[in-house]
Formats: sequence, structure tokens, C-alpha cells
Amino acid sequence: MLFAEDNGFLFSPSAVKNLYYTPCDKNYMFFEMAVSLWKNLLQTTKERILQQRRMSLYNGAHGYDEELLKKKLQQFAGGSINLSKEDNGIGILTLNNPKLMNAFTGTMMVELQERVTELENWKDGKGLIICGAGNTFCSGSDLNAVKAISNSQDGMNMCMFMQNTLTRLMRLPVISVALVQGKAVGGGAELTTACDFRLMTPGSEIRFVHKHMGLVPGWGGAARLVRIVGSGAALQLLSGAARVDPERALHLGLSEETLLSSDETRALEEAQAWLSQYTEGPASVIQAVKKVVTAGRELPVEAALRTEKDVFGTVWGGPANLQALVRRPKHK
Ligand SMILES: CC[C@H](C(=O)O)C(=O)SCCNC(=O)CCNC(=O)[C@H](O)C(C)(C)COP(=O)(O)OP(=O)(O)OC[C@H]1O[C@@H](n2cnc3c(N)ncnc32)[C@H](O)[C@@H]1OP(=O)(O)O
Repeated sequence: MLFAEDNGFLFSPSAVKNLYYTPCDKNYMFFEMAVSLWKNLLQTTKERILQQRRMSLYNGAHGYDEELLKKKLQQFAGGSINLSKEDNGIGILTLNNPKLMNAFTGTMMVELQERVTELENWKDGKGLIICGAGNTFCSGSDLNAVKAISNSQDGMNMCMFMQNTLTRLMRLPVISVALVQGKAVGGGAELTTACDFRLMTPGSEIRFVHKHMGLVPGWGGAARLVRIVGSGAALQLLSGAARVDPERALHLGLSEETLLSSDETRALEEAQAWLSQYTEGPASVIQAVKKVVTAGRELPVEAALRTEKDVFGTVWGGPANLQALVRRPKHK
């Protein structure tokens, strides 16, 4: 295993070892033991954290048969979910159904789950931008599909499928941004709340229209919205099916920033520049930062502290930490 310094200078465990110890040095044995202990701890901790993250919200115990539901969803074809994993560790996930304002068909719901699984296994992943094709975000479920699965059981199954998928998306060990251009409506508005941050372009809109459909959010959007803007503002946005423009979103804390351009290409460039200020550094460290924040956000304090200790153990004495000890950076 080699450790790449920011300027490309490579360190290996032996290089670090030889910086300090000689084979006859008794500390040499200590260092060897510390490295192998670290490797074992790293492996078991990563497996435990990965297992925790992958545990789905709903399973057979809830009468949820995922494989059966996926077969049903795949009857409603159209559009795609495209993922481009860039060399800088930022992924671009594009909702691609512009003819229907990027409404989610059944096959797009299944593809979203497949992309989330891909992202869970992306070792170099640090950030994720979710955007829509055709300079608009997403208009929720494809109403043609919704009509065909409007019976209660199918509706509940689709709801559990999307809640499982969006919860896993929310817990990805990358810093995620919803780039809201044009409209984010219904399930599209809910999808924005599964990201860590939202950036909006001038003239764009987030709108929870569910009330007008005789519904409430079903993809987890209400639970997440309350945690983002507070229960009072969430109640107003849901009961009023209010149009949230960039200014109101900033005021509510629903959006981090209003971008300068509403041009599709330039807005994506702005979003990448905004996100890259938080993804500088080794993927292992950025992923560890997201994991400890996710734990603090979702777990009771003692469980969050234990998870923080576990995650700390995966980076303490790790490549980036050892390099920093050699480099001794001044944090001026
Ligand atoms: C839990 C989630 C919840 C659920 O699953 O039940 C939902 O998400 S329900 C769906 C909620 N979404 C909507 O009700 C949005 C409906 N669409 C609109 O309000 C408008 O299309 C809007 C505001 C998004 C954009 O309006 P605009 O005038 O800019 O465009 P058009 O309306 O002309 O749309 C272009 C074209 O796309 C079709 N379209 C748009 N959204 C959907 C959709 N969700 N499902 C199916 N088709 C959609 C629209 O019908 C137009 O097609 P056309 O053939 O030209 O009529």
C-alpha cells in the first residue's frame, strides 16, 4: 500500500517505518505490531459500518418483497439514471427523462437503487451532485405509472422501495448536493431532501405538491424536511404546497446558495466548484467525516459517540494521518 502525498510524493509503510526505526530497534517490533493491529481494526470496523449502512429500513418482516416489487416497477419503462464518476472523486448522477420533466418511471426507480449500490462501493468517492436533464430537476413519480399502481399495497411497496433507496442515498459516505434547476416537484422535492445540501439556480423552484394530489410525502421527504427546516416551516410548506424559490429556500435553510447562472452547463460547473471546496483531501478522510456527521445526525448521543470512536479508529494511524505526522502542517 502506498501513501500519496498531496504533491504526489509517495510514502509506503516501510518508508514511514524507516524514517524512524531500524530493524534492531525495539520500537521496530512495536511499529510492526501497531500497523498489523491497525489493519485488523480497520477491516472489522469497515465491515461493521458497511453492514450498518446497508441494513434496509424495510424487509420481509414488513411484508415487503423487494424482488417482486422490482419486477412490477420494471413494467413502467422510460428514462434512465446516469452516473459519471469523475477522477476528482465527485460523481454526477443525472435524472434523465426530460420529455416528462425527469419524472421517475418504474425503471428509473430501480436504476436509482443500482446507482446507489455502485456509489456505496466507490472507494475513491468524495462527493455527489444530483441533477436533472433538460435544465430541470424532477417532477416526482411518473403519473402514468402512478395511475397503474394506485392500489394501496402497490403504493405502499413503492413507498418502501423509495424510502429504502433514499435512506441509503442520504447515508452514502460522500458529500451530496442536489443541483436544483427548473422544477423539483413532489417526489422530486423529496429527493432534494435526501442530499446533504441543495444549490438552486435563479428561477428554480422546490414544491411539495402532495396535498394537491390528496397525498403526503411517501419517499421520506416529510421526515427529512422537518429535520432540515424545522417542524413549523415543514408544516407550512406541506400544508400550503408552497412554491419555494431560491430566496425563500435560503431564508429557510433549505438551500445553501443561489448559483449565478441558470444555464445548464455553467450551473453544473458552479456546483462542482462549490462542492470541491469540501472534498479536498484523501477519500478515506472525506468519507470518515461524512460518516461521523451521519452518526451525529441520526443516532442517540451514546451510539453516535461509539460510531465516532469506530470511525476514528479507521483513520487514526492511517496513511493520511501518518503523512501529516511527517509533514507537520501549520494551520495558520
Ligand atoms: C411520493 C411522490 C408522489 C407519488 O409518487 O405519488 C409524486 O411525486 S406524485 C407526482 C407529483 N408531480 C406532479 O404532480 C407534477 C406534475 N407536473 C407538473 O406539475 C408540471 O409538469 C411541472 C410544474 C412539473 C412543469 O410544468 P411545465 O409547464 O414546465 O411542463 P409541462 O407540464 O408541459 O410538462 C412537460 C411534459 O411532461 C409531462 N410531465 C410532467 N411531470 C410529469 C409527471 N410527474 N408524470 C408524467 N408526466 C409528467 C407533462 O405531462 C408534459 O407532457 P405532455 O405530453 O407534453 O403533456
